[in-house]
Amino acid sequence: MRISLARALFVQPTLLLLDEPTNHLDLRAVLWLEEYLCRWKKTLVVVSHDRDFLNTVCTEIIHLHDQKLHFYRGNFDDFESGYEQRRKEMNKKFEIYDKQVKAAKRSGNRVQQEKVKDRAKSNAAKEASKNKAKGKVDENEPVQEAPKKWRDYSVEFHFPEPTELTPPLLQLIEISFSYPNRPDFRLSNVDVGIDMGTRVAIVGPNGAGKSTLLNLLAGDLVPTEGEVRRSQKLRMGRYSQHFVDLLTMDETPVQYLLRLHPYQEGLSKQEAVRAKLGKFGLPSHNHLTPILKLSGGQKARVVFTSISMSKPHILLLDEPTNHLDMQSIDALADALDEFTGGVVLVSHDSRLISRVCEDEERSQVWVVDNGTVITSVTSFDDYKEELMKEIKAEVDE
Ligand SMILES: Nc1ncnc2c1ncn2[C@@H]1O[C@H](COP(=O)(O)OP(=O)(O)OP(=O)(O)O)[C@@H](O)[C@H]1O
Repeated sequence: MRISLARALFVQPTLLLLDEPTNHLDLRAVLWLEEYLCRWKKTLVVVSHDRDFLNTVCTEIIHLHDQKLHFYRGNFDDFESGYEQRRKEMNKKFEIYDKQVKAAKRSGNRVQQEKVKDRAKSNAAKEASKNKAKGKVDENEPVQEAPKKWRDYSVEFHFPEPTELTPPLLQLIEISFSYPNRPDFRLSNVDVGIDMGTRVAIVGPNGAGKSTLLNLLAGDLVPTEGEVRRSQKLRMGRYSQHFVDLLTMDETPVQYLLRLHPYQEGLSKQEAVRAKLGKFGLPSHNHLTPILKLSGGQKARVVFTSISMSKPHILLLDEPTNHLDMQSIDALADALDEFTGGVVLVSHDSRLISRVCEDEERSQVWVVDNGTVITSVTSFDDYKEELMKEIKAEVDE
């Protein structure tokens, strides 16, 4: 990702097109790119689900809704308030129109019914031309269309309340680790712990060892030195691209989840699983299609549903936002907020980290760098501020 970005920026194009540029960058690189693009004088068109990135870099937002493009001036926050206002207005218009149509239908008068429809279309046309004259940006607003109900997409993530366990849940005590075939990489003097309610953001440059640290916490890697203490009844929910790739591709999401979690309450196990998949945002027509045919984001939802069904005490999440849209990232942040177990998060999405580490009392930032893990950083905001100072100086040069 860094190489292709560097190539794109190096040629100084008049039009720069970026598709999800932050996905495989570390936080520092994302902040550097934001700073660089803020000073970019030429045109930039970017597709991204990173809210902070869009807020910092963009001056206009194009939203694809109901198979049409809608234009908004301003950054992402401006878009959100504009969108909300528009949604309310459209739904109000629809309610009035719907009432009139129903009343005309009840009267049985066909001419009256057509009149209501024609009047709605002509009002829409008038409004569109008025907006155009005022220079309002949404020039693609369909004309001559009767009001429609605003179709909103909603998704709700939820991780169940974990059973109580006596602390400590998980501790790495003075551990060291190196891969057998990689004498150039080593993590040493790592001394960290997680309990119920703990919120940890793991940050650090690409290749520093963040995923390695998560694998050590999960027990997939065994330290070469030091001690691991793990509560016997501890259940961990893990998310990473690796787990998405491990899904059994010829099974349907329902078959997959029922095989992993056969004990379901309710009359129909299948319906119970489908209800959960639906909440995690997987459309119902995808519940019974082979996983192979699902998109990356849809597969991610199957993994999240499975994590939730395993009732974990600790969530270990490695770059969970890469395949999620913005509503789902917000839904994930809400779910992590209400989750009473421990959360360990590796992410380059500063908004998600800020939300997870909102409560400074129970939050920690672990910086993986130079072969060790630094836990003395006071807060994510402080860490980000320090990074920003360095980056600004770099970009100034
Ligand atoms: N299975 C493995 N065998 C050998 N070396 C590995 C293995 N997995 C990772 N590494 C190496 O260990 C180092 C740390 O990798 P790791 O994936 O933990 O870093 P990271 O901080 O998560 O990186 P990124 O931000 O790019 O995801 C890298 O140099 C990587 O090449």
